[in-house]
Amino acid sequence: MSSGPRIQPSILAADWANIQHEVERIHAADGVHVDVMDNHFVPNLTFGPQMVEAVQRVSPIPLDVHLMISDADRWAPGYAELGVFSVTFHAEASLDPAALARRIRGIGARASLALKPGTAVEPYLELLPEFDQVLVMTVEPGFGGQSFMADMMPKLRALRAAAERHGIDLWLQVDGGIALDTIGIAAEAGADTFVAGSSVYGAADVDAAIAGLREAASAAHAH
Ligand SMILES: O=C(CO)[C@@H](O)[C@H](O)COP(=O)(O)O
Repeated sequence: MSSGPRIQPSILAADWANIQHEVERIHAADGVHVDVMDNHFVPNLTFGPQMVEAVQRVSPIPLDVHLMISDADRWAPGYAELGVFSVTFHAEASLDPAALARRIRGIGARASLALKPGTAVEPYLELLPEFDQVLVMTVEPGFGGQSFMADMMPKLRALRAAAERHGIDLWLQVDGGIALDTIGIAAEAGADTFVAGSSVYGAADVDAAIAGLREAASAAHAH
């Protein structure tokens, strides 16, 4: 994946009857974001490891798996074992987030911690060296097509400052309501990795949508 702003379309907004075509047509993206929901941690249900394995088999770009599930300690290592690029679990879903991150890294995937809008960032700042990425949710997890929550930006700033303090290359990912009019706000606050569902798969030209998002994020970084 590139070191500039990274764009990861979310297949939650894709046509699931044609999933191979849907991952192949976003070849200009840096990765594909795969939302796993269990109708327990969030009030929606998507799919599990079998489907992720199938997507992994046909995808020309790396898989960024976002687990919106309870009991991540039990399930997350199995997703890492599929050979995906990155596994994200929510802070509340693990009894020991640092230990789970070490297991995920030990298997060979990047370890990523997700923070819901109501989850404070402060308790996790000292754990950051255990992680490769933090996902700051800019909507309540569970559904695509919601409005971007600009009031999450202080979390990104706190994470960016803490990563610099630790001297680590921590990717800061945002997810929810990312579109041409919001991506710059998140980039200015320190995000470098952007999940976009409806603004990519809902576009008439997905390549142009991905390029536009990348350009808008780069322009904001330059300020
Ligand atoms: O994790 C989620 C929703 O819980 C996201 O990945 C959504 O799929 C983003 O969709 P848009 O807000 O970009 O439409």
